[in-house]
Amino acid sequence: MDKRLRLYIAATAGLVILGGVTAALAPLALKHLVDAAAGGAAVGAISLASVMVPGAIYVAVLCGGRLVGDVRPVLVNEVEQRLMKALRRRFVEHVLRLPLAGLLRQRSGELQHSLDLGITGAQLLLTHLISTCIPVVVELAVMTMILVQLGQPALIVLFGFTAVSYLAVFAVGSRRITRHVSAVTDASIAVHGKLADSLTNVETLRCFGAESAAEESLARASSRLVGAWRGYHRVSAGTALAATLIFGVSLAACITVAAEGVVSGSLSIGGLVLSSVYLLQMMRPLEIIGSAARDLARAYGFVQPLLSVLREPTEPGHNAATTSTPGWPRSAPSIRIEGLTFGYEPGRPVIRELDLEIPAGSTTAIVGPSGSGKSSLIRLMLRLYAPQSGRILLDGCPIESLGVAHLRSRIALVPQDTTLLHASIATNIALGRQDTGHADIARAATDAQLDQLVESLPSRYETVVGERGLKLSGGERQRLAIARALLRQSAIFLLDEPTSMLDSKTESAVLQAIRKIAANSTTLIVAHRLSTVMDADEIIVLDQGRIHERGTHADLLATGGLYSQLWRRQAEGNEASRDQ
Ligand SMILES: Nc1ncnc2c1ncn2[C@@H]1O[C@H](COP(=O)(O)OP(=O)(O)OP(=O)(O)O)[C@@H](O)[C@H]1O
Repeated sequence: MDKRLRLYIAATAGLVILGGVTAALAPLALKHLVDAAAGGAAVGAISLASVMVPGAIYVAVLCGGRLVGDVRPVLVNEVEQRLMKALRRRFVEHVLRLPLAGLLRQRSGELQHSLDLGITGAQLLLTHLISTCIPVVVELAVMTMILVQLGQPALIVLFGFTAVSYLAVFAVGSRRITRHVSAVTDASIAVHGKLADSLTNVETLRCFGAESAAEESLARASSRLVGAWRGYHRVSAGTALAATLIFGVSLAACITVAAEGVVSGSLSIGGLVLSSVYLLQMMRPLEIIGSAARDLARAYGFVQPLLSVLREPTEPGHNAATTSTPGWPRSAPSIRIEGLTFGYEPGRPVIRELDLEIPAGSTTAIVGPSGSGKSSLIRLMLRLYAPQSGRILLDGCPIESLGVAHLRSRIALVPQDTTLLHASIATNIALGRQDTGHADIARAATDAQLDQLVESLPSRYETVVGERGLKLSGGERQRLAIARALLRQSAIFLLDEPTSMLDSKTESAVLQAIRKIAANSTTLIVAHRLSTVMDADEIIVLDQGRIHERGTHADLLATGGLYSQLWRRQAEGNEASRDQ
């Protein structure tokens, strides 16, 4: 917590307590004013000054209270906004470091709504704590002290009874309300998740005529939300009715007790005024505490999804002790994979006891049928997932011993599916390298054959690519991803089908640029189009998570195994498409 925030909190707490004290002291000042005036019932029996002094004190206390009330929202807002800013930042920091396996189980709309609800809940909690609970507790404490001074035990008992039974009603109500709020929160998150899912996939839904299925699914989720809110409001109204009944009875009893005190002479006229004002004044704080309890129960329910996200453990390797290993790895490390076994789900291994040695500075291609585990191997290299057994070593050093941020900063990736940020082309190319100059960005774009496209756009490098980069074609997105990787000039290049969407002319130009820039790096390239990888130092053919065969292009063709079959099939396909 920064020093300024602590100062704001201290100043706010001071004002809050002062507000509670002045609210309780104002009726006492009024009592003294009334008693001073009533003491001179006969004309001329009292001086003007003896009435004006308590009058001035009454005015000062009232005005002081109002002043405090006027200034307080400014400080409260400052505290609230600063705390919300910190909470938002903490949430995003945490979510960006959560393990992918858990993240993929949730819709992004659900996560976003958890944050929105959590912020609303935290704001409600803070507002009630600062503006309601603390001032009211202070006010009630000062009132109790003054009532004790007044020497009216019956009134004190009655006030105590009213307070306890009122709070008991709200304690029971709050527990029931919390249950209903959980139902509202879950239903609301589901609605937002479905809504975000539909909006993200609007093109797919349209193309497959699935709009009405999406609408019905959303309508069902919305109906559950309507039902959940109905339950919440019914319980809320029931609690409020019970509280009103208690107040009605207590008010009548308090007025009777106070009137008896005046009749018996144990209470002055000022005391009568004080107790009747306190009766009304005490109802207000208790009422506020009551509605605050309702809101606090609601707020507690709202912050639960956010807290459960924050409680989820982040992926390992983010702690300071492992985040940096200066000078490592050298420009092109060797990669050794030892007995690697991995699966996304228990009992369904995707990579099985894989052993592989990739010499420093070499280019190794991974090919094989769809689903054979090629992309999964790339994800394990980036530590997006952890293997069930085995390990990956860079220059003999297990990647688990490095901080994930440090490891990833030494790797340039071209992923199979490129999604871009809703930002400019320049920002997307320089992702993770914010301090890169325009000349370097433009050079990377030229090497990735993206420069012609950029020059044709009115805003050039400042053109915003749309959400997930949907304003660009698949091939353009892929070239942008290649430019991004080329810019990083990393020790390791991981290329997952880097040219699958490019025509053969663009592909050969891009591959040439990659080869040039990756000359001082260790490169792992995954590809289906075998012509892309025929020049690799070694080609690994994966099948069902195991190495089926390995060797150079010529070796593998000579062996006549799976690779040569795949090569022949692709060559026949190419010939057939040329003939057409
Ligand atoms: N996040 C995930 N959760 C569960 N299973 C997954 C996940 N990602 C991939 N798989 C499964 O793991 C297996 C291997 O996937 P992987 O993406 O590594 O294959 P691949 O060889 O790269 O395939 P392709 O050539 O089609 O890209 C597949 O059966 C796939 O369905």
